[in-house]
Amino acid sequence: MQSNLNTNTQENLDSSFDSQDKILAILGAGRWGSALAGLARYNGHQVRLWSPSLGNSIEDVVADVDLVISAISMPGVSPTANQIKAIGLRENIPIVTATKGLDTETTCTPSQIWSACCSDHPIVVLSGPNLSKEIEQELPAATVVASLDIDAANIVQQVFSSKRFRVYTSSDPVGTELGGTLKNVIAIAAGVCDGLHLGTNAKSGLLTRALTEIIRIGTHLGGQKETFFGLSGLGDMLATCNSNLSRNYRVGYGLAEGKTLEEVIAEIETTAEGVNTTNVLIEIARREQINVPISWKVYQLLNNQITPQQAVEALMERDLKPEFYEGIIQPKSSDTHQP
Ligand SMILES: NC(=O)C1=CN([C@@H]2O[C@H](COP(=O)(O)OP(=O)(O)OC[C@H]3O[C@@H](n4cnc5c(N)ncnc54)[C@H](O)[C@@H]3O)[C@@H](O)[C@H]2O)C=CC1
Ligand SMILES: O=C(CO)COP(=O)(O)O
Repeated sequence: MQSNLNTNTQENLDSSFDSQDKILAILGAGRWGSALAGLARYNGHQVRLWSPSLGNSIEDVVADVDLVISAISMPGVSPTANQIKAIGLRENIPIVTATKGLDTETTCTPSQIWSACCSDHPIVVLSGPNLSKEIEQELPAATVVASLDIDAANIVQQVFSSKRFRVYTSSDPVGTELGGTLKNVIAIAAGVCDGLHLGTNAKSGLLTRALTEIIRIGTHLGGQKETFFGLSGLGDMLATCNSNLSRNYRVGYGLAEGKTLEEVIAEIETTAEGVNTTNVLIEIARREQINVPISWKVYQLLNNQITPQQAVEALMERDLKPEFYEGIIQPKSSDTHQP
């Protein structure tokens, strides 16, 4: 494997990936785990997939691998990380987390859970505008791999980079992870906006203000501001808020059409993390006193406290303020707290 990507051309990158020199364990064989497996195999790596539904042994799957990748949906992250802790991995091998969610019990991000369970291993976050269906169709896409251990991020960059998947590195795992996680809440709002046919002006206003909200939460929780303008922040928001391939977008769209949350989730079948993330985010916002007006309306909508039309009216009628302001304006209780 080459260590300095900056000096590589795309041609020699592609040829370096022909070697079948890595064995990868991918935990989670759903939409995203399967798409990541396809990208790794395209580069000549050996992939072992594990999920409870496959019924194979997680211990056998992770034995002697060079890299572990978790694409498990949020409820499975903590139990699986604890299983891996009990099994033990080869010394120093990186663990890549590709889950976009927040833990209901602890409000932690997936990388925080993996770091706590496997503190001897470098943790790398993989996140970007990566709708799995397009990746499976071999359409070009870009992503970010972020870690406090930049050598580990470089390894993961090399493993996945190809002419159809362009991988950037970052040293801001928290910001990279939160961008991909928080935009799922906004994708629900965007789906509502389109489902109600509110028009291009409304959607542009919503997404721009939502980015400000994501930055406010994300920087408060330790992410770097510029990360949220990158692929894992704005980039992923654009992908999921504008595509009915996004399940979170489809949740919002379905609610705007008058379906119940249960009906929409049943139609989607696979994971829509934004529903749980909204609930956890509001818990964090209450605890930390963060102003999250758009997420708050999504929360109320998901919890049957308001209709889509009432959410729009409430957002439009909020207190007037400058677009940009220094410091914190105290949140009104109606933005984060009380129904
Ligand atoms: N599908 C996509 O386009 C993308 C998805 N993601 C994220 O990847 C994660 C997984 O998403 P998908 O693969 O689409 O969902 P999915 O519903 O297709 O698959 C979820 C996987 O997690 C496993 N799982 C669920 N609960 C578990 C538990 N308690 N213990 C162990 N394993 C468990 C399931 O067996 C399955 O393999 C989500 O956090 C999602 O936000 C990230 C980028 C793209
Ligand atoms: O995160 C994703 C694309 O980057 C997938 O979005 P959904 O989970 O909304 O389908």
